[in-house]
Formats: sequence, structure tokens, C-alpha cells
Amino acid sequence: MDVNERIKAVLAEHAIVLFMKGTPQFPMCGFSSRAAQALTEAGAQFHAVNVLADPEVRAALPHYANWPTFPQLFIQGELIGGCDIIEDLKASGELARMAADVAGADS
Ligand SMILES: N[C@@H](CCC(=O)N[C@@H](CS)C(=O)NCC(=O)O)C(=O)O
Ligand code: FES
Repeated sequence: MDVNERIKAVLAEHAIVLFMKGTPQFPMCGFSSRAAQALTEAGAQFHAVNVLADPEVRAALPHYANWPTFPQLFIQGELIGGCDIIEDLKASGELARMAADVAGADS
């Protein structure tokens, strides 16, 4: 499977995917830490991909949905954005609504 197929497969398998540096338990960057924290506070069940452990995905993902940085949040295969957008959506309550909409799907 090439790297774009691997990205597609993880997005098909999990309703909410956060590509981040490190893991939610051990984030390796403040932006990734804040993104994972906001998702957790919004009650989202999400699948995290540590791009530092997968250099191929780290190199390919910025081109995949044309977003240059990490973290990157996808919901049902669609790019939502990075840390700033995730925190804005959390603050407005929209993130919790989006998470509730996909709840029940495998995270
Ligand atoms: N304002 C961005 C901050 C994210 C950011 O600047 N990330 C940088 C530093 S972690 C990045 O991913 N750089 C490219 C790279 O490290 O591959 C957001 O909202 O997500
Ligand atoms: S790893 Fe340095 S700012 Fe994210």
C-alpha cells in the first residue's frame, strides 16, 4: 500500500482522526497537545496517528489535503484543520456537536 492509500485507509477506518506529533498521553509538541486536549474536553472519541513515528505519513500528509502543518484533524475523511481551528470549534461548542454527530462510529 502506498502512503496515500495508507492515509485513506486510516481515514476510512476511523470517524475522527488526529494526526499529531507524539500521542495524546505523551504529546511531543504544544500544538498537538492542545489539539488532543480540546478533542478530549469536547468528548470526542478519536484515533491518533503519531506522525513522528511514521516519516512517510509526515512527509505526505501536508500534500494530501493541502494543509502544511501538524496537528491535522479529519472528521469522516474531511480535513477540519489544525490546532487553532480545533480550539475555536471547541470554544463555540461546535466540536462537541461534531463529535456527538459521529458518536457510535468506531473511533
Ligand atoms: N497554527 C498552527 C500551528 C501548527 C504548526 O505551526 N505546526 C508546525 C510546528 S509543530 C508544523 O507542523 N510544522 C511542519 C512540520 O513539523 O512538519 C495550527 O493551528 O495548527
Ligand atoms: S514541534 Fe516545534 S512547534 Fe511543534
